[in-house]
Amino acid sequence: MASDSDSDSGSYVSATPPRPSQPPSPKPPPLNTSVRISSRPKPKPRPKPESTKKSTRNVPHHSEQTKRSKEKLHNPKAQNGTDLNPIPDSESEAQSKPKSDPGCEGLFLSDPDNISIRISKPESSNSSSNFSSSFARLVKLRRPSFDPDLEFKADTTVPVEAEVSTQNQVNSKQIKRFHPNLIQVEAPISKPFDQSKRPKLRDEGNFVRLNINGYGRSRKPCFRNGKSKYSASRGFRRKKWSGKKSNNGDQEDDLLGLDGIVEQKGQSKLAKEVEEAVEAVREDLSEENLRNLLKLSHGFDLFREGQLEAIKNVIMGESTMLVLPTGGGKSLCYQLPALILPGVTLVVSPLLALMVDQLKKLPAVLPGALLSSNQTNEESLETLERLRSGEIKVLFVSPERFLNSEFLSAFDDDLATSLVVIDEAHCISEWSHNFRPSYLRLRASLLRNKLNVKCILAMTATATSETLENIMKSLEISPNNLIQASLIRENLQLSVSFSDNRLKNLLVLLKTSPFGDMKSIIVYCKFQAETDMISKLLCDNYIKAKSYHSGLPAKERSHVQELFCANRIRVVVATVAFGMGLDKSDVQGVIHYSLPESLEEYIQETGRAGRDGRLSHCHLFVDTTTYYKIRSLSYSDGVEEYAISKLLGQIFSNEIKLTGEIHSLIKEATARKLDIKEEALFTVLTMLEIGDEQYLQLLPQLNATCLLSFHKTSPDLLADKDMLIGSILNLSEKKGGFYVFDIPTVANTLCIEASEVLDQLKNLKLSDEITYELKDQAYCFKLVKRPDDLFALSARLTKWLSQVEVCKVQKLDIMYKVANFALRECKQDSGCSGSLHTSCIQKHITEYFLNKQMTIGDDCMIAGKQHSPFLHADLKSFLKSNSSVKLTPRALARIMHGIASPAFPSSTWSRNYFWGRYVEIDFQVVMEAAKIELMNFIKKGTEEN
Ligand SMILES: Nc1ncnc2c1ncn2[C@@H]1O[C@H](COP(=O)(O)OP(=O)(O)OP(=O)(O)O)[C@@H](O)[C@H]1O
Repeated sequence: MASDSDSDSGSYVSATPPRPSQPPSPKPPPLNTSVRISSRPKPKPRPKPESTKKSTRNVPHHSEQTKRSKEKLHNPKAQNGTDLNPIPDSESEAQSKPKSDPGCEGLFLSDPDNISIRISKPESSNSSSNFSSSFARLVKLRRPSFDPDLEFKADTTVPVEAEVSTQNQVNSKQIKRFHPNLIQVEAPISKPFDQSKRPKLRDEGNFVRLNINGYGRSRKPCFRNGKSKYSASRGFRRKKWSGKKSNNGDQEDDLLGLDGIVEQKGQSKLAKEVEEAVEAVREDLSEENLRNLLKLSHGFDLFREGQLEAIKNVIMGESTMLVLPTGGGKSLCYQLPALILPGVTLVVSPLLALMVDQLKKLPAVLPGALLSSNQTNEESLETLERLRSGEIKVLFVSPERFLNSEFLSAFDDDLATSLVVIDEAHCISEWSHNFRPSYLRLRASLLRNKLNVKCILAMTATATSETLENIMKSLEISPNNLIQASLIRENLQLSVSFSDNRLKNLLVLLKTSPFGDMKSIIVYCKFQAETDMISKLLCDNYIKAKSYHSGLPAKERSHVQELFCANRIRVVVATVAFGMGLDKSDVQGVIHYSLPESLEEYIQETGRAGRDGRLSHCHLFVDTTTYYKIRSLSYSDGVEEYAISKLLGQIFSNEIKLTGEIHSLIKEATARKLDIKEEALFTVLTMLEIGDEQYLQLLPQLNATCLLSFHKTSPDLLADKDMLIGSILNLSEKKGGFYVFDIPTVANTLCIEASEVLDQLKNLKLSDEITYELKDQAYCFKLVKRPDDLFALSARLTKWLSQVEVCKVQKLDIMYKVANFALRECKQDSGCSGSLHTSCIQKHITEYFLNKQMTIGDDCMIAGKQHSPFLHADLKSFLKSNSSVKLTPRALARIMHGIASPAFPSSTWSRNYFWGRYVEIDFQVVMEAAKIELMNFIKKGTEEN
């Protein structure tokens, strides 16, 4: 279902391998740490915008039940991009009837004012001399008799970065590239502002300041040997204010130009003052000195809750776990130490967009850069060189970068790393809501061994005590160094309503108070197609809206974000992909059109409202259909033991030697063959590297297959001069005019790294000898050890993966339970009234995150149904008509639930009559029934034969 739901951040596998020492229980023992929780000051009331419509009605809840719209507004097929097929008639009928639950009565949204709603048909969203340098050295080293330098010459290389080599590598000579660290001056700003009234280096709050960190500045090193040397020429690279409109006629760009006038004199004076303030802090780590530095570097007067403590801890070299709410000011907690500490600060971030945002937000006195997989090797090497020279103080990297040997070797010599920051640290824990396998490798041992770093700062906005315990154990953070502020901001008003017609109810909500008066709202949906359809509907109803999801081109996404930040659109209808790194302080409302997958997600997304501390509103629509659909999708990452065994058999096959050779697993083909999602494959590989015992060493991913053709010199003549070509000719197959070969195999034959083969190919291409195309993205590894008992290992991995799956389902169930409690059980006696349930929701969130016994009974739960009279008959019928298809119980249950998988894509299988018919029956129940029917089917088949 990856195509339905958004994959930017939300859908990183939930499946992961086992940490034997960690009980998988979703309710672990309470964390024995000193947790500091404090509450925040009460919110300031938000002044009413003049332009907005006044309404005296207290929406969105009315005692009368919504009349069912005659039109079918809610089309599940259109909504999620795939079928959400009807369940068998009897069940479907039962579902579609409005519940006669007294607790829900009165919570339906109605349209008493008869607000006209325009609904158009939803559109489905288909939406040379040195070319041989390293290679020659290697070859000479390994084959002293052969000197490629003398044999032939080629042009200067721009080697392909091995971390992620893309298909159809482009000739860097032909295409003008911008260095990814070069941040273009293009963000619009909403309204004119008085530049002189604002401290020069202050963060803009709403608008990302354009800080060309390290670029456009003097190339003089600014930090060397722990001493900061601010150069007068180091300033912002900005447009000069000309008073004229920019080319695109956008006034805001010109305002940006105004912002860009930085007087060199002022900069130099400020740099000197900052330098003095830094020295003062180094001498005496007092609050006064830190506050003075804060004012000079960031323009802020006071530290926020948790910041001072975290900053002091880090400067003193104490690894720290910091939990601050979204918008709580976590970035400052590494920015200030980075100014003070002598060495480099490395920030690990899960998304490129987030890295770019964070880089932009560094204060001008703090030079930074980022490394990303879409940089060329030359660009990455240049950045690493600047890092070594002391020109860069803060470097942003992805967790995948830790697989790259060139990156790690940059830290081999005397490059001092003072601090490693793990942003979104919950991604480390498999029990978190957003686990990422590449984060699993980030352990204290790796960071200490490879980077020689002593201090680690882990930061997150949402983590349960179990997740925190997990992170702190991995990063070896003392329980005394947990700094945690309150999770939910006091200025958020939380409301819930049941809805069986969310489209209509959403329109009513957006047109009536308090949402009707707001100029900036985010509507969160589960599926990409939903966002496009809803934003169109809103526009049809005169509400300025745009959709945002990871399926949109990056340029369009950043345009939507810019428009929203500039208050030029009122509503962004988005998937989970929207919000990370968004620093818009005046978002007044967040509406959950779909149930969030966990309380963590709920907190993170509601936390995007009211970052300015003003009263803000968050509304949650609850509907059972969406709950069942999301619950069903939670099972999409699961893996069968049979598939894990086959995978291990392939990895540890006898053909694979323990001699340090490079091996590859082609992602797509392996995923399809074993019916395992690519992320789950990577999770298993990661666990084989960092689990109880190290069985393999992961290498950077690459495109393993090369299709090569010769142009100038004949293949045989070139092979005489070039041993690489000689090997390629020996190891390739001729197909359609191409020499097709496997890069790791060629690298193994020549005893070199795969990245060196790619570099060499690139050089030959530059000298017009060859052209080539790369394909088949693959995970690469070297075998370290063979497991003694493959069966036991696959059983352990499978068990652990299923525990992670269960944990994910439980998180959704808890979210649903909390919402349902508000709708059905809340006595409305502690501040809750009508649809407003701030008090009871906050109480349950606190219980959940502190791992206290939750004060909600199971009555509030409508878990998947446990029985259907037609299930077995339908399974039999499906098996009969698909007797030639190889099926496992899980694959069969997925089809019945309408969950796509690599071997059973929805493009083929959604046309099947049974696809998604049992989405409301608990997945485990369907899987058990599938097991029985498969056994019966096989038995019957053998009897007949
Ligand atoms: N002490 C402070 N005083 C005033 N503003 C501050 C302070 N610290 C941070 N801010 C501002 O608060 C905003 C949010 O900060 P930041 O982006 O670091 O939050 P965050 O905790 O990383 O949020 P998220 O979890 O959403 O990424 C920024 O505009 C920042 O400039």
